[in-house]
Amino acid sequence: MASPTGTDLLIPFQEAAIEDIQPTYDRLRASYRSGKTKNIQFRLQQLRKLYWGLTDLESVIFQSLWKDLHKCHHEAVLTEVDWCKNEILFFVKNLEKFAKDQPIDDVPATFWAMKHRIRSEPYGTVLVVGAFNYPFMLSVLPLLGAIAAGNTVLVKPSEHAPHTAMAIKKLVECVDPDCYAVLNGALPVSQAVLDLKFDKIAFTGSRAVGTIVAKKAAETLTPVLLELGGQNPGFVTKNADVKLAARRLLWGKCSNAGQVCISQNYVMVERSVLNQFIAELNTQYRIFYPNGAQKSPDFCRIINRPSFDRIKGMLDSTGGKIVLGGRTDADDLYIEPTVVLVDDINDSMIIHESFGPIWSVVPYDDLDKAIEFANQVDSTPLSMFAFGSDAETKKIMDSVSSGGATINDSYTHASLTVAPFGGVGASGQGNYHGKYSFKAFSHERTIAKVPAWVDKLLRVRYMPYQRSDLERFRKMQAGSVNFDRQGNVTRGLGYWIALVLGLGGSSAKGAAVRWGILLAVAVSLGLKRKTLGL
Ligand SMILES: NC(=O)C1=CN([C@@H]2O[C@H](COP(=O)(O)OP(=O)(O)OC[C@H]3O[C@@H](n4cnc5c(N)ncnc54)[C@H](O)[C@@H]3O)[C@@H](O)[C@H]2O)C=CC1
Ligand SMILES: CC1=C(/C=C/C(C)=C/C=C/C(C)=C/C=C/C=C(C)/C=C/C=C(C)/C=C/C=C(\C)C(=O)O)C(C)(C)CCC1
Repeated sequence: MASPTGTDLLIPFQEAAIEDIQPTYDRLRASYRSGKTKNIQFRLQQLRKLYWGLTDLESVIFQSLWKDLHKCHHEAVLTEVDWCKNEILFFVKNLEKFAKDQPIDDVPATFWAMKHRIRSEPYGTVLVVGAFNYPFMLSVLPLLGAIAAGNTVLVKPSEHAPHTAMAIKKLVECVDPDCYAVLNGALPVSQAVLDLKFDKIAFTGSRAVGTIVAKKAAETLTPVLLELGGQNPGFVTKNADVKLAARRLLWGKCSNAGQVCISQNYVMVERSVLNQFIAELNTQYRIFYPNGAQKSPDFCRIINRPSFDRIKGMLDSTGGKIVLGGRTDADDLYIEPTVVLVDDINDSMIIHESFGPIWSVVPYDDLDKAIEFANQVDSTPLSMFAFGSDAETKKIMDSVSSGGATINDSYTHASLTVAPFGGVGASGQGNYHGKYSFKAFSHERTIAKVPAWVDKLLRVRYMPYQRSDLERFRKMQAGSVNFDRQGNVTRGLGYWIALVLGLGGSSAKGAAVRWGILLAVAVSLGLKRKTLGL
């Protein structure tokens, strides 16, 4: 479908008045205290309304994304609008199940009567702060999780995508205004909002601002979900399918013009396949964009001039050699998909997060050294990509940490929307998406209900303490110890009995299968003997 080049539906950006912030917050707080959002049917109704609100606003959202980022209809559908619609449908289908009290595993027999269970309760009033690159999805997905979990929610979308920010404001008008609100604005609004006390903050953005948010949250011991960035590495060994690696990694940096927190910042390529890899990148580029990326309707623009200057600055200061692309056009905020051959760990292309369509290729001869390089650049990136043999990709996975990782592709691990998404260390804390969003915005409250009659069993806890009670209780509680002082597993009589009864293995499932087979063989042998008249 053609991209929505029209502008008739765009909503002009309107900054929230600072004096409106406190009353908005007070309204959300009061609604939470009223208990309204604790009702599951209320939450479901809000989510269903959002589905239709979103459907009705699709054209506004598409035009806004085009205007803000030159984001084409195809990418807007896949990575913004449909993602959110599917998340709503997922919650509509599963919310009642998620919200039910959950049993606790492995409760000792002594506690069976006390009915322990886990109740997922909303935190209260939640703040969601979004980034500019997927300006719709990154503000709306956390909003959906927070609504599903029963919170009241204040959303502060990125002001750098102003039209999309206004589309989100319009969208949220279709749900209860006492429970959910959007405040748009730049730094003064962000700061005024952060001065308020929330019960959880979900922040997506840079490490620098994430640190400010985390510090501010720490002042009031507010829990945070931090979705930050990082310098994500890729690895291509000589045993990789080099053509496939080039195609997939190039895609990762062309989609959304590489303004993707989980795309690669640099790729370590084994020297013997370096030339082939670079040649394949050039071939694939011509296939993706036969007339060049600037003429393609599928290629995004850089969000704004400061970002353009920052990315171009990385290219201007590199000591490396451009092996793909390199053209820029400030008036059009266009940066061509560009690959730079680099061998210095202190190069501008390595030390900064590119967050654009530029990345570097670093040749290596020894995989151990490549792994060391990656760990030195960023020991906890948001994502990582490994192309090579099974043994090589295992070694890379075992030696380089990351929020998520994909073997043999670009960021496919994050395209599965029911999987947890989040960083590790400096790339973030906590995770969300699908069921994990519900968990991210819920407090897991352990509840016990203790019948009067168990007081007899509880005798051990009451004064005056009696040694005999304590000894009986210790015996009842005691688990079996199957290890010695050196930490080695010991095999007692129980183990050998289980092994014999389990027909050579101690797992109950395996034993059941083996007994089943044995019985089937015995029965069929019996039938055979009968047929033969023996
Ligand atoms: N882990 C993830 O899911 C994602 C991480 N990112 C990371 O975000 C960065 C790019 O996004 P940007 O929008 O430029 O990030 P940013 O950190 O500049 O802004 C993010 C949000 O924080 C607000 N903000 C800015 N300064 C603030 C302050 N002093 N106090 C309170 N709020 C403030 C902005 O208005 C915006 O809504 C990259 O580093 C990228 O890796 C981007 C998208 C997803
Ligand atoms: C349909 C049939 C089959 C199966 C087909 C399959 C498995 C297709 C899979 C398609 C995929 C994985 C498409 C993925 C597209 C992803 C896109 C466009 C972009 C994702 C962007 C993301 C995740 C960005 C996130 C960015 C973030 C969080 C950020 O920076 O802020 C069979 C099985 C072959 C059978 C026939 C039918």
